[in-house]
Amino acid sequence: MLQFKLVLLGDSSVGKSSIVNRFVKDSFDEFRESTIGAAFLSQTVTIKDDDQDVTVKFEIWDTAGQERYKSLAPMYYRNSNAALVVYDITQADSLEKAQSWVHELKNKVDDNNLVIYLVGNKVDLTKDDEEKRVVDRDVAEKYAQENGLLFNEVSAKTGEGIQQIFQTIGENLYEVRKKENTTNNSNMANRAHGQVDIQLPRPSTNDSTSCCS
Ligand SMILES: Nc1nc2c(ncn2[C@@H]2O[C@H](COP(=O)(O)OP(=O)(O)OP(=O)(O)O)[C@@H](O)[C@H]2O)c(=O)[nH]1
Repeated sequence: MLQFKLVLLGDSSVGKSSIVNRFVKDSFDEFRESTIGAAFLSQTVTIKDDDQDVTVKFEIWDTAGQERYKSLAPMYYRNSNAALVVYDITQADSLEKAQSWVHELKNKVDDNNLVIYLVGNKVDLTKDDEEKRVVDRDVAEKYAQENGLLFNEVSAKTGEGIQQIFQTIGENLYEVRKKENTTNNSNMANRAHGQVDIQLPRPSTNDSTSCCS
């Protein structure tokens, strides 16, 4: 099993906890309390490599979006393999906030392989009433493309697109690990002038399910 650390960032009430709750517990709560500090959850996805099933475990840090917790965020995004940067397609300010998180991640996280996924949530609200939409999909998608981000619009309420986010991130991170391993092993092989087995790295043994605030 491969293990990756994933962090959620974004303005308060854009639906970060609801996205995690949909992915981990397949449920939705209309009246969610705002997160205090951060919450930790974990969940797996299964990806295919040829005929082989590979289990990818996500250790998920769901951060609090309220301004007063902003200074805690680096603790959670440091050493992350992936970040979900969430905005609400019915709140214009929330895209600007998401863009400032993307900027911060790019400046502060050293890992060039960090996978950043820009997520426009609450797409269900626009299904019957397109007027509720204030963030144009094309604008957000263009921004994502220009900045090398994955992008989709989803709904934590209906579940639309939620599993796909984590599946895609899992596949991306698996490919990165595989490449890193092949490179490491071929370096070793060059040094030893011999043959080496290609193995995926062992997952860390840290299996905590505790929560912090
Ligand atoms: N209609 C709709 N409402 C949503 C959706 N996702 C979340 N909500 C609602 O939006 C509100 C805020 O959701 P949260 O998941 O608590 O938002 P958050 O980003 O975690 O907020 P903080 O913890 O303050 O950072 C709640 O009332 C949710 O029920 C969605 O996809 N559609």
